[in-house]
Amino acid sequence: MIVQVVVDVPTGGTDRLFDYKVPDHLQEIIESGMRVIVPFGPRKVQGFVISSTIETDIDKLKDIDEVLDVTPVLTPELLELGDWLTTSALCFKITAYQAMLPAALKAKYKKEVKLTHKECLSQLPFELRKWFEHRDVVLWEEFLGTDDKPLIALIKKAVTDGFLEVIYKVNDKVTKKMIKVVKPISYENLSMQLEELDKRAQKQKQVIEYFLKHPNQISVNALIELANTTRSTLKSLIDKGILSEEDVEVARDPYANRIFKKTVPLQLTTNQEAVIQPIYQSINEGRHQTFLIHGVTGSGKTEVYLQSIAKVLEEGKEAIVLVPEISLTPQMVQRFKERFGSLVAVLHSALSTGEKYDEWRKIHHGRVKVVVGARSAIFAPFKNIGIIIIDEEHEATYKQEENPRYHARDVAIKRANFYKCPLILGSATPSLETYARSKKGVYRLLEMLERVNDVKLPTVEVVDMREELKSGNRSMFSNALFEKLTQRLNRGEQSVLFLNRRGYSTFVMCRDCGYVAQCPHCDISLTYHQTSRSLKCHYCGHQEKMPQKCSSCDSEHIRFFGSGTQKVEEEIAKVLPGARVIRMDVDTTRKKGSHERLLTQFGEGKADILLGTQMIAKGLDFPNITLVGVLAADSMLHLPDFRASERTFQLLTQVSGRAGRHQLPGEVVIQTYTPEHYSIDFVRDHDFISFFEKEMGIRKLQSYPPYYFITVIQVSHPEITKVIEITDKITAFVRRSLSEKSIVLGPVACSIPRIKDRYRYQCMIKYKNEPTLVNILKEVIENYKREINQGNLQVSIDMNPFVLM
Ligand SMILES: Nc1ncnc2c1ncn2[C@@H]1O[C@H](COP(=O)(O)OP(=O)(O)OP(=O)(O)O)[C@@H](O)[C@H]1O
Ligand SMILES: [Zn+2]
Ligand SMILES: [Zn+2]
Repeated sequence: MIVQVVVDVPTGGTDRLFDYKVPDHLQEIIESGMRVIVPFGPRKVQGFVISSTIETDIDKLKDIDEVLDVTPVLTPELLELGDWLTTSALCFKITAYQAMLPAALKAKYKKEVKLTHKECLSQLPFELRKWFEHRDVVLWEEFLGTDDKPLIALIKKAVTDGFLEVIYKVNDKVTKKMIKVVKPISYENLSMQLEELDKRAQKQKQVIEYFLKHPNQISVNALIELANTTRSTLKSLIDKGILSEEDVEVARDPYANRIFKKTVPLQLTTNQEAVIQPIYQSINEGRHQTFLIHGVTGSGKTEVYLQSIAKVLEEGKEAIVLVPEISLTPQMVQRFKERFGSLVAVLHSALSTGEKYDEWRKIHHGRVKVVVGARSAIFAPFKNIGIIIIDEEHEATYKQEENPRYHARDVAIKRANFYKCPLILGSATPSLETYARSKKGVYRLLEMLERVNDVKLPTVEVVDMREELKSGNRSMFSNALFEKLTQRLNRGEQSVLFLNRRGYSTFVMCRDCGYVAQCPHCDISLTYHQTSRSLKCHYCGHQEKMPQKCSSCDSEHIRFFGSGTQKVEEEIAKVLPGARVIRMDVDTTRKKGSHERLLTQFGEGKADILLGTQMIAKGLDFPNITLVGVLAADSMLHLPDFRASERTFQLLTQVSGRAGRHQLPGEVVIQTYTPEHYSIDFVRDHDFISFFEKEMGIRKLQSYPPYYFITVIQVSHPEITKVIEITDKITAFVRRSLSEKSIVLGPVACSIPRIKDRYRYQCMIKYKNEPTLVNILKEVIENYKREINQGNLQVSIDMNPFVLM
């Protein structure tokens, strides 16, 4: 037997199938979709078996070295999907397949063969039984060490029968997660020890008082937060023999120790009922259809998702739910876990390699039926998908900005088509592309334009900050916002303050000469980080000390500017001294679990104001939030991206949607320097349709999506003359090769013209119908293959760019 293998050597020349011979002892085992080790030139590399044949026209074939799997990791459907990805996302085959698998399967990890259950021992064939007589786990290598090759075939059979399991030992440091916990050495002595402490040791007393109220061990980090204390205080108490500290292991399943209260399906509202019927119908008829649920914030979309999934599970099928990384909040996950319990796997980037692998394995083995996850969960290896749901379908995170540059929506359509099942796109602010398609009837539009239970959408007030300044208010809060915040504090209601960080980070500027600290390797300003008092480049990681003097004019008046969340927090402390604030941004949520902890605290009413960036814009559903304040609505409006207005409208609508979702009515204050801009103006009336029409007019005028498709070719090189020369040639070639109806722009410098000392130029193609485009682009890559492989030149092609930089 001969198999065709895609090898893990991602270069142009190797992006094809290679033939290998299958040695006798592997003939019975090998299947398409398995990973193998094959000799490739002088090396041994990993590869995927794609297909098999009996004939070949090559006379001297090398043997497959080893099989890495006993059951395929890629199903025939996924193999085909990968093939499709290589053209639709213009990537190498190996890159496509690897994108579908958890990282644990990419590297070579040790494998173990494990007895599924003690009682399975007697079921094993004699040859295998002796291996497991005295232990449950045998290293794969031990089997390979014997000459007894047929063993592997026996293992494979036992795995198929469910008696054995093959598991990868992922040796990442986080496999076993350890945390430090502290507890009093003796609870009985605590009160006495409190008495004995020096009067001045207030901080230490506070900790002991905490333990008197909560007599349990607690993680050091949580204690520092909850008892408002420091590491050094704890250390003193440990040194005095009052507390003890130890390392304990925490479970790898982030939700393992949580008990989820089972929820039952809610009685659907008339609107929800009207929306779910066509979905049920598509499920019943086993017919693929893409639906767009355009549902305002709080209209009950999630309940529609849950009941659609329930229906699919009844049919014995599986469900994939995609949510944007940022809103993969504990609250969101909880709603699925509460309804479907342990049938749910969760996949997101915050999991360690080991945890991701664990979740993937549950899906692969069919132990779960629902996966809730970020973008890459779209590749979940289910074999009988009954529904795919993409929540907040307009979110840019569904587009992967590195190879393979796929959009999860396109992959979803492809898979839903294969499984003949419905795909549901949901959003309060659908992307222009999707809404346009639903208006043309390509997708079926389902509307939920009112909130559940007659709850009203919040009233929105837009405040012109220029006027505020004119009238002498120099604070970052307008009078209106300040007044409403005070009101909330008096009434004991909660507020959300939103600060868009993108395009609005803190930079360092000289007040005398206007010099802005720049990264020496990238054409972008450095960002100030308070905690380390340093300047950092977000593109290349370059870091330097906060300068004392301006490097341009020597002035000492060099300060950081821009209003980061920390600065807002300080301002609140000044003007609303009584307010309790929880700040949520990249700095306060870096540690795992802190996101969840902060939200829980806010939900329990432990703070009056939740202050944060993008990560608080969506998904939050807290009854006591009655005010949302947007501090600087325009910060995203002026980014050099044709989707800037659309993003602004979407984001403002989403944050506004956090207010007044239950009994109490909500209010929103949007502060801006451009109140007349339509993307801010239409938020006032929650008027998506008018926004859509206005924005479509502009896109048409400028030949942008959804009227045109765009493809961007970006070229980078350490020498600027080279970059310009090559981009120029590419642009000319593309222009020559395409029809006259297409628009080819360039060469122009990218909006960040230099990153990591590489100059960047681009060519943009706008087109409606160019069947040969993929081939033309492949030719471009082929032409420069040699220079690309040598490493100086990079050419990246994005056939549907989402973030233009
Ligand atoms: N049929 C129903 N009966 C009673 N309450 C409901 C029903 N459907 C949804 N709700 C409640 O209404 C609130 C809003 O619903 P949900 O969060 O599902 O809306 P959503 O459209 O997903 O919102 P968003 O897009 O803003 O996240 C929730 O508190 C939910 O529990
Ligand atoms: Zn200066
Ligand atoms: Zn840099």
